[in-house]
Amino acid sequence: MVERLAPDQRDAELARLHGWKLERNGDAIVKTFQFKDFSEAFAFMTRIALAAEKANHHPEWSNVWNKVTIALTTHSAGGLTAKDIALAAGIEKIAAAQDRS
Ligand SMILES: C[C@H](O)[C@H](O)[C@H]1CNC2=NC(N)=NC(=O)C2=N1
Repeated sequence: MVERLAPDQRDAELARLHGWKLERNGDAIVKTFQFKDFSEAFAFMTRIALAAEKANHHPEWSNVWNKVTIALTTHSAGGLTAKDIALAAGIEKIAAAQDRS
């Protein structure tokens, strides 16, 4: 079982991610991504879904037209773990490959 990150570890990891904010008393990280249109937003979600399924680690998310809001937390650990950091890094790579304008 994967362990929650200690607060100092968590803050160090967070400093290397762009735009992710701590929420839920430090137990989740959240970011909203904006795209050109719905098609780009949904393509982004599809790519994340495939990566999430492969890693067996899944986002909490919502979509409103060209925006996707994502929260990452590890349910089994009741907080933030290395799995969330890894998924956030993967999401950043996927986002960089899409049309945000
Ligand atoms: C049974 C299955 O492996 C678990 O429910 C996995 C699936 N995806 C998951 N995703 C997240 N974010 N946290 C979990 O604890 C988790 N657990």
